[in-house]
Amino acid sequence: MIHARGLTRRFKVKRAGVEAVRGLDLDVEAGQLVAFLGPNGAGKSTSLRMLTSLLPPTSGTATVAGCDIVTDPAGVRARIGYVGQKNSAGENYRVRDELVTQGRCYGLTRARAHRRADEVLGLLGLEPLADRKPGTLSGGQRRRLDIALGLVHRPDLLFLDEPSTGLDPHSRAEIWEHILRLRAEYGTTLFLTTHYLEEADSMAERVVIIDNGRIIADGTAERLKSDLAGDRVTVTVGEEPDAARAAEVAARIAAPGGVGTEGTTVRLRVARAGAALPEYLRSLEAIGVKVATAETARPTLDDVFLALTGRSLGDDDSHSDA
Ligand SMILES: Nc1ncnc2c1ncn2[C@@H]1O[C@H](COP(=O)(O)OP(=O)(O)OP(=O)(O)O)[C@@H](O)[C@H]1O
Repeated sequence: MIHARGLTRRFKVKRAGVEAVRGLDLDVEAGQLVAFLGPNGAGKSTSLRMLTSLLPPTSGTATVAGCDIVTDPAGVRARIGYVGQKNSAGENYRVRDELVTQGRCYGLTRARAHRRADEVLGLLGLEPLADRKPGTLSGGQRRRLDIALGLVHRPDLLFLDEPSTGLDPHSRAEIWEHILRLRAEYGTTLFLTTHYLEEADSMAERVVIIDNGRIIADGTAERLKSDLAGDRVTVTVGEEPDAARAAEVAARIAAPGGVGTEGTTVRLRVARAGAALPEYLRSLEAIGVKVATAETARPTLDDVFLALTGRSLGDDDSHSDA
């Protein structure tokens, strides 16, 4: 559904050049749900804009839904839906009319545009709001309308740029319910960016992480976490000198560079906490270090990013709940 090779985009800012996307290689098969993650400025939107044919690449090639993004942008646009970060509906017409107008823009006949408007209203649970004006909708309802607008022409592939950002947890869950339904019932391929790492982790079957314009990780969330981050073990000991001794022991069982201490707390990254913790506790007991508390945690996608870059995706304000 998406095949990109060496996709690159440079921008000129004053005299300097910014390489926003550097040699993106990507293959997405039909029916996949892919979450595209990365810190602010990583190149997500620029990639999306190139793949949706809104921005020409500086170099590289891509076909999207079978059409070349450079030589057949109209073909791409007819076959994909794109839901950007900003609201797409106007304020003057009612919800159903907005959808009909959108369908007409895509070349549907009047009758077909009406039929499709009713179908997407049903699909996104918007029927009770069909006669309201977009300006009177809540944030979550408005976002569902944006998605409905992206679906009127029945695309096989839908790009969503941060579909749940800024919504309350209930509305976010609702948006996801509809996204997952779309995929289950229609097999729509979904390619979305999100700042909410736990959403990407639990909902997407594939996670692609971009940093500084390059893809640095690509796989299932489980795979990335176990291959790249490992479990976390946190142990607190009675006194600070014991923490230093506990850290020395930890260095023997942890992943390279995977030990940190802070006061009386020692943190380790290990492949499997279930096996590593009992061994660690036995070793500490053998050298007379008294352990006050011991906890284990599965890694997050942020741990994956941290392991790969030494930075946290959460360092960025806009990723506050990541
Ligand atoms: N039109 C432009 N002119 C100049 N530089 C640009 C332009 N668009 C993007 N950039 C730069 O390209 C880089 C990538 O930006 P992009 O918007 O693709 O990142 P992003 O990952 O989508 O970030 P965010 O999460 O903040 O939306 C940034 O350094 C940005 O400043």
